[in-house]
Amino acid sequence: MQQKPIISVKDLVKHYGDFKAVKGISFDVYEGEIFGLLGPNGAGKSTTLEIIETLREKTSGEIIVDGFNLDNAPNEIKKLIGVQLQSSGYYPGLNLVELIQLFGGLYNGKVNPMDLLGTVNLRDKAKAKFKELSGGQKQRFSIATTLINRPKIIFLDEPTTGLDPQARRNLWDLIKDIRSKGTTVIITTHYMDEAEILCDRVAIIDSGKIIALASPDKLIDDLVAAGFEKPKEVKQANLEDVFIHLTGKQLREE
Ligand SMILES: Nc1ncnc2c1ncn2[C@@H]1O[C@H](COP(=O)(O)OP(=O)(O)OP(=O)(O)O)[C@@H](O)[C@H]1O
Repeated sequence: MQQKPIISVKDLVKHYGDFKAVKGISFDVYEGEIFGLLGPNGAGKSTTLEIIETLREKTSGEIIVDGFNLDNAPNEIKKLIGVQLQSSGYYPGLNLVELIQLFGGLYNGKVNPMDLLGTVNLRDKAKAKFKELSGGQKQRFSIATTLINRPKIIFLDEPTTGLDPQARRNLWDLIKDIRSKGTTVIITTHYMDEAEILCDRVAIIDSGKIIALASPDKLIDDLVAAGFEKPKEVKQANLEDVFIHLTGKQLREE
């Protein structure tokens, strides 16, 4: 089946003064996929995402999002995408329902806060303030804010950093759930297990260039075909398996 690109990036370049952070990268993101941007610190992942999100100027290159060219239709693109808001924008005096109403107002759209909180399993925290949430709950709320304007595409920058193994698994389920409803997801992560489980395809960026782009399976098969051999694992389980076995997979309302 021919996949339809919903984001098309061509020869994207970003210089910060003399420093070349992004050196001419090209990739497509297909409609309905979970696409991962992987790479070491400073590789240019956030810069690339923020340019697509219309939050940062590019130096050169072309970006098309759902048929709209970033150069002449940034406002159309803004309507199509969901971006995680900085938590500094979460007014401390407001509870989760009030925050969603406030953000909904910014988008001029009707939003049902309880439905949205239900999507991310936070209904029973409706009256809580953001600062009263656990790390996992904060991340789930942050993902809920990306969905307020019913976007076609959401951008998640390191959504599971700092979470415990259960909360991470719970967030993976949430992200898969969001995708199953038709939303395209672009995610950055430093966790390769997460990318392997979640992403349909990944681009690996290093020093501002894409050095690999394929499905995780294909990248692994290619490495093995090239003669790579992993030292044999003698243990049948790892410490994370022990942790999950002992503490359960269920979401904890910490
Ligand atoms: N506003 C800026 N001014 C100057 N240099 C910047 C600016 N923003 C980012 N950079 C530099 O551009 C490079 C790419 O940064 P970017 O944040 O895109 O990397 P990243 O891949 O997202 O890294 P990380 O995994 O650490 O989040 C880095 O060397 C960074 O120092």
